[in-house]
Amino acid sequence: MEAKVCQSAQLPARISWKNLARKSSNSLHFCRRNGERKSYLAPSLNLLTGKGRTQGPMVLTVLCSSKNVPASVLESGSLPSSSDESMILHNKSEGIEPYLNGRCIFLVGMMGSGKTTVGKVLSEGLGYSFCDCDTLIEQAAGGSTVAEIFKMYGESFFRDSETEALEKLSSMHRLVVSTGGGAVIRPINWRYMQQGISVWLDVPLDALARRIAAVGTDSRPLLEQESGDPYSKVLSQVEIFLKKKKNGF
Ligand SMILES: Nc1ncnc2c1ncn2[C@@H]1O[C@H](COP(=O)(O)OP(=O)(O)O)[C@@H](O)[C@H]1O
Ligand SMILES: O=C(O)C1=C[C@@H](OP(=O)(O)O)[C@@H](O)[C@H](O)C1
Repeated sequence: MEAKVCQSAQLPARISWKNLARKSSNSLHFCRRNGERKSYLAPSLNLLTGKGRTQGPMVLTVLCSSKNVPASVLESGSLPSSSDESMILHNKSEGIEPYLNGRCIFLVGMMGSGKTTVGKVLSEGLGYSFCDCDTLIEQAAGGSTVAEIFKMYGESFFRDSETEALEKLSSMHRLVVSTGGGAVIRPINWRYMQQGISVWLDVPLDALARRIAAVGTDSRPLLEQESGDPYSKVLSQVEIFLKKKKNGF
């Protein structure tokens, strides 16, 4: 099963079986073809389920608008032109649900790749609950924000809490989990995420920078708030993180 949605501003992104690469038993990522690199503004979501594998790949590809669509609009599904994407994602998720056997979906990807936005739409389509791993960590820390946790306790405390949260989530069912952008770094986190199906939202750097610059860096403490053009600042910082994390995906 393959679904493609291409807005006029985008080239078709055909994800074929040979573009899919297996990271581990339950994890998938795909490689963008070079020619599409510039206009391919993702997210593109591919699911290969156990059942689908015996019948050939099950691919769900949803391309979203090249504009920075506010989360509220994507979630509401009320954008008439560009985002019928959320409706298509919703509808296609319904088709995939029977193949999942209740397994959780862990969305991984860089900050700003759309894990939260896409996760909410996907969970509705699947009839799953949605869980934001960062929110779970904040609750465990008594309501402090991610930024406050970094400031008060440091990054390694945050990473330990993230691992604990993923451990808890790994024993659950029928959840779409939006992980933090750094969750892919620790191998132990992959062990937990392998209890479900992990899906990488692979979004080009310039789109990440554009999205993050548009919403600001308040909730992303790893990005230093420097003065100057927000897009360029975010772009250079996110590029460094992407290099560090690339092997994680
Ligand atoms: N597919 C998309 N197309 C355009 N903008 C998007 C898309 N997905 C998310 N966004 C926007 O990008 C920003 C970051 O999205 P978010 O879901 O918070 O990412 P993450 O959870 O991966 O950090 C939000 O402002 C959101 O509205
Ligand atoms: O990339 C990272 O290391 C992080 C990404 C953030 O999540 P998002 O990916 O939801 O922004 C959050 O977990 C924390 O600031 C660390």
